Amino acid sequence: MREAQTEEKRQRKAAEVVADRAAATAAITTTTTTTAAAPAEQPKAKAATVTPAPARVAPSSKSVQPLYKTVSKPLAADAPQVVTIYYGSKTGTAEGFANRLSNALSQATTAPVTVASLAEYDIDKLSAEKGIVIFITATYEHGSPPDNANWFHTTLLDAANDFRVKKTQLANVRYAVFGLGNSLYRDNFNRVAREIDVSIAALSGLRIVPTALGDENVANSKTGSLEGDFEAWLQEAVARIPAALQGSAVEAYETDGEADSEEEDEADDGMVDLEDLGNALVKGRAQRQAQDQDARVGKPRAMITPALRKALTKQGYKLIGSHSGVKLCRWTKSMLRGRGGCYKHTFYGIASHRCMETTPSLACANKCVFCWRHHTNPVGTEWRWQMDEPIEIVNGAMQNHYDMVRQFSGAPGVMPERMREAMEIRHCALSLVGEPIMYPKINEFLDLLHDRNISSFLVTNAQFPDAIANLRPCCQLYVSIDASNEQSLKQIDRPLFKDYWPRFLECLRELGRKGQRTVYRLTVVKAWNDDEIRGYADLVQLGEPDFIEVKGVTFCGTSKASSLTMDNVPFHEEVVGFVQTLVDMLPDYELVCEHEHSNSVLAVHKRLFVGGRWHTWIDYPRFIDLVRSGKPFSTVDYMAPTPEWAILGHGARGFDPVEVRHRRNKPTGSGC
Ligand SMILES: Cc1cc2nc3c(=O)[nH]c(=O)nc-3n(C[C@H](O)[C@H](O)[C@H](O)COP(=O)(O)O)c2cc1C
Ligand code: SF4
Repeated sequence: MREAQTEEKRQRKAAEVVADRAAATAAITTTTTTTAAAPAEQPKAKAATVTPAPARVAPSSKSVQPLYKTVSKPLAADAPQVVTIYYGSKTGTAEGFANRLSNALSQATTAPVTVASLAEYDIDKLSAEKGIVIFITATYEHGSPPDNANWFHTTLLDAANDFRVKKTQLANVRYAVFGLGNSLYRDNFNRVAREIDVSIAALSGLRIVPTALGDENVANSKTGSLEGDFEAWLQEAVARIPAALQGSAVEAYETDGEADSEEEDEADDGMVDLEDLGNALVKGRAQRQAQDQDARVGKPRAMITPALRKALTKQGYKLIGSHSGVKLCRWTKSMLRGRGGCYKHTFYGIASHRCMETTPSLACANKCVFCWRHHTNPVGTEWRWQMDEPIEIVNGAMQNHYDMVRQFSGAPGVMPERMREAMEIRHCALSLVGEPIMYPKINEFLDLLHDRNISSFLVTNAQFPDAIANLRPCCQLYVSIDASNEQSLKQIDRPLFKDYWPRFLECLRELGRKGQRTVYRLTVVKAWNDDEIRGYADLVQLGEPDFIEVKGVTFCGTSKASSLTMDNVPFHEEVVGFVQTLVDMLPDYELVCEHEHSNSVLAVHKRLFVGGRWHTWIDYPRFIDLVRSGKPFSTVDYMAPTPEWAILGHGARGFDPVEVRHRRNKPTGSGC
């Protein structure tokens, strides 16, 4: 009880931090214009005005407080006196503004001033900047950047949200931002400029001119026009930039929220919330009030609380409704650029660039130690939240997925042909985070996917045997097998159910009763579960899956919730050795495929060795036909031959030879 109260208090505090921070950032938007919420209030303002002067909404009490503080920070000794103005533009307005600023600055200072498109720019180039950098950018559909700013925007936001990137990465950068937008787009008003601004600040960049958001909605624009807003900001920039170039110190302008960030960071894992900074202005307080009201009248709560929204968004999730999420997988991006697919491409022939990774339930009944979501997901043993309709989730997930793919289209190396294909999703991996079969309408959800010719790969944590029994055919059904005995399962999965072990075993038995493709997914955590091979072999005999997928655990940085270290990550050869020992105990299985790139190995039941060939791949159209037929069918009815390059022992080591491999310094997750 006491624990619950403390948790509730902690969550309330976290929610307040989000709201306050959002309000601080709201200050940016009100510096030169009104807020995104303004259009809703327009009619009232207009009704009170006799002459049709541009209606403007009075700033909130927050926005009239000092918005930026001046802080002095010494310049690096080698800081060159140059200014580069980058523009993100589709129809030329931002480019025109950039040229105007360049002319004005050239008259105000002797420093060289250059204007450049953002097209070739990215976070690495920004990190290397020593002079002053200015960003003038528009925002487009659904808050997306213009094409030429796409790559920069993506790499910057990725870096700001990646806990592996140092928060001081841009400490040498002196910058300023002007946004072009239209407040009629409400939440998405100047979204790109806002995100660029807070992302650079989050990585310790020094803002040398207060950020301004120009508004082409004359009713809200502070000066009455976008041009006027820019002109006002230009004057301020021209007044401040020469001093910033010459002095031994610069005057940086920080929002109140940023100035307080050290304290907040401690309470908040040092992460900066970008999405909320943009959105909560309009939504935060209203959402909490609505939830309080719901609680009072006994309505179930939304699974995604404001604090959870914040945490998930900063991990790159797009949230749908009140309990679902979608994310663009790194392998989807990789395959769009011809740089290789995930291990499911190698093992089962999925086209990674046409794959959507999503979940209809962010909640789960475990708190696994290697959960790479850092334990931000809600937990529960049964559905006790509000419930969204499957059609809303499927449509929302697809829409968000397509938006993310479109946003990625500006990345260097994206292949036009792959891009075209990606705009028709063919696979859905229901394995993002949480437990998809907790969602009471999972069967309808699967039907909707299959109706759209999308195959389904569903992963469950083996705690809901009834849900497995009731599940209609899906293309491939997985259970995660994280340990081979009761004690280790408790330590590794930290299940909520007291009877977690009987539930786990019953799930495996249920899996054995399914007709379609089934998979055990094992994650090898060195020194934790890699010495339990006999136990795993016994579990295999219980469910007799078609496949046993084994991958080495991926280390995703330290987290308060997990004691996993790099020492727990096995080498690929160690994973192969583990699976070899396992199949030596299982006469019906053989080690068949590997994807060395992501440290994954596949053992296969001999029923898939037909006509002298392994058939681990899937005939996807056939699967869809079989589902639609409504008749019973089984694994062998929609299997397809495995290509030579995917077979263990081939020199490709599971890397499709039509792709070009790029080695990364960062850890390579195996994917979902
Ligand atoms: C199709 C379309 C979508 C837009 N979407 C947004 C938006 O979501 N948010 C926003 O603030 N402005 C939006 N705008 C307004 C543009 O940002 C604005 O027109 C800007 O001045 C265009 O600059 P550019 O000419 O440099 O491309 C949109 C404009 C168009 C034409
Ligand atoms: S890792 Fe998962 S989500 Fe990503 S492409 Fe492969 S199957 Fe799809």
